[in-house]
Amino acid sequence: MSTPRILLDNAADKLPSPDGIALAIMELWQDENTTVDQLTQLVQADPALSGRLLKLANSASLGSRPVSPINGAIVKVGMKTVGQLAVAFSLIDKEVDGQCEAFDYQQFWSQSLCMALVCRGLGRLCNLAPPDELFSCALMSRIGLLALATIYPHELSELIESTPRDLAGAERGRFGFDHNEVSAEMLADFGVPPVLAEPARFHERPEQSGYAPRSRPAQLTHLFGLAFRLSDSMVRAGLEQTEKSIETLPGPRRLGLSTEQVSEVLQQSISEWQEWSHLLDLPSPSLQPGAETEPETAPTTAGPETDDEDAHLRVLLIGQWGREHRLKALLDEARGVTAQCYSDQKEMLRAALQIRPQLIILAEHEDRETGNKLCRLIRSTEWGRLVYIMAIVDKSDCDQMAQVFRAGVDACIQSQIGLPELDARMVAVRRMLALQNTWQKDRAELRQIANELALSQRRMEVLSLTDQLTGLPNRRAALAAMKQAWSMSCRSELPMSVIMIDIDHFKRVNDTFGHPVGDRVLMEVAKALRAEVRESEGIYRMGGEEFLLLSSTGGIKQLVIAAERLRRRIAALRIEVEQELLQVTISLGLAEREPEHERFDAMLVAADKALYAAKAHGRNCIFYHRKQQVHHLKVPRQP
Ligand SMILES: Nc1nc2c(ncn2[C@@H]2O[C@H](COP(=O)(O)OP(=O)(O)OP(=O)(O)O)[C@@H](O)[C@H]2O)c(=O)[nH]1
Repeated sequence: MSTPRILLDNAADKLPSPDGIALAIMELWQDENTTVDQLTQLVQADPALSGRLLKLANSASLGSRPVSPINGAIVKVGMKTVGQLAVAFSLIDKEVDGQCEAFDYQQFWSQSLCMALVCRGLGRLCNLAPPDELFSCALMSRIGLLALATIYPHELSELIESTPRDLAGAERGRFGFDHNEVSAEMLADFGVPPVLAEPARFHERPEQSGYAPRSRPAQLTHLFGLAFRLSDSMVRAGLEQTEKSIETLPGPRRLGLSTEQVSEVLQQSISEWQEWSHLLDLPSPSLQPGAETEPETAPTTAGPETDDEDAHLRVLLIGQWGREHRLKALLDEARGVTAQCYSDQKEMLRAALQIRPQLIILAEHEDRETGNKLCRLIRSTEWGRLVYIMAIVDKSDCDQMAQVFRAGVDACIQSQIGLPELDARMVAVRRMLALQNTWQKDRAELRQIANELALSQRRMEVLSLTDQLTGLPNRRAALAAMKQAWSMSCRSELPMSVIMIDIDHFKRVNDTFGHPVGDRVLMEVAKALRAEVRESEGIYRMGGEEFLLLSSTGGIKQLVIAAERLRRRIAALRIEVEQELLQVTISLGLAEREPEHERFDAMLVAADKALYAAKAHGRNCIFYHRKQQVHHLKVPRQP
């Protein structure tokens, strides 16, 4: 079952990239034929990214001559890094002060970065994929968590507070999917090849991936898993503890790496991690043992949105300084206005990102086209789409007026404007902003309704796959899981097997004690079976008093012990009924995928035959089917 499409769309939609710039850059970045000019064009539409990109290009780590043009910076930093930066920055910009209260955005990004750097470092030793690709996939491999924090802020907050240790499990219970599934599907949506997107699904528990042990997907999953464990430990416990824990992690052994090699990668990643954290305005990771990363308060200079006509207006005034003194003085006098003035466009854009102005006034430029260009640039960004823009023009010049309106200006004023008119115009601005605000709230509400609908649809899907009496996944779910496991097993040539389990003489329970007691027995047996299965196995109620265990990674040989464990567990179960202790037994039939089985149904028929043989043999025993024959499994019985 995959994450509902609308949730992926809504999450991607809300990923804070100015006018989808991050995704557009990623698209370009994946195309080999992309030129620096194409990328430059996109980057330049995002002032924050441009500024930060330049900062990186000119930082000490890249050395040599400083660059100033964006295209020079892109050449210096490398097109791939620009793509990575675009995604990382754009996600941070808006999410840093998101609404999911229990979700630590700062720590999330700090850990994602650390994971990306460690993954790239380890990747250089393992040679599993180009290190830069490993970097960006690891950076985004927990993006599903950010998406859930964005689309279900309140629900996720509750889950983080109530079940911090098994968040994914709690999410599955609440939403029907977990953040790891969402991450993998979002990565696939971004166009990341499956071999690099799928590790996101299993990086928290690589042993559950079901991939053939030495296959490339399994190795990649272990690589992401190790990078995750190390980065998680780094943000929570610091370097010293993390280094000590390397020996206890299974990842290095699975990847053929020594403790020393992993430790070296960790050391190398740390200085880069600190540098990047600085660049991204994240709190500098602490290297002290046991020290948790202190979240810094996000710079939220923007005030609440204008709701009423008296609310305070944040105004930016841009022009060739000196000539606008009069206007600035008037704005200072106007009611409820805070105006800041800039003569430098870059400075103004930087300030705009910080304070999110509601009104921008463009002064007269000697060269009118410069003002128009600036207006078009503002309109091309996410925040700039909704800003109210006024231009100071000579109203007798009709051509000029037409040009400024075409560039995206909302209203024109004369340089000789007086206070009464300015005040009155502010009323109009406030009215427009209030309308916009209502519209945005309505949109957010609609989006929320769509998310809720998708969730309830998902819950219905989950219900349709769940047995109501026992809470186990039902026959439909079993068939779907078997189909999936079957194709994976055929591809990987790994064995897969099933156990058919049937309660013995169950009819007698019903006949003697009544149906409600029969139901209780079914529930108790289901509970005991569920408690016995491993994480890599699934247990299903197929109907009536019949259950199925599916192992997608092991054959009969591996299942024999599990089968005997289940048999004993149920035989030892005592269910209190009318002051009596009721005891039941089960019969079990095993089968595995064999070359003559064309489909998984054939394997099920084989398991059924084995079960039938177990019943015929006297029940409370195990039979298996192999090479068209049934065999009694003789396990030394315990009393
Ligand atoms: N209480 C209860 N009984 C059920 C449910 N579903 C099926 N049954 C009963 O399960 C019993 C199955 O009986 P049989 O198929 O004859 O099998 P059995 O008595 O277990 O005998 P063997 O399988 O041969 O050991 C029937 O009496 C069904 O009515 C259920 O959800 N609740």
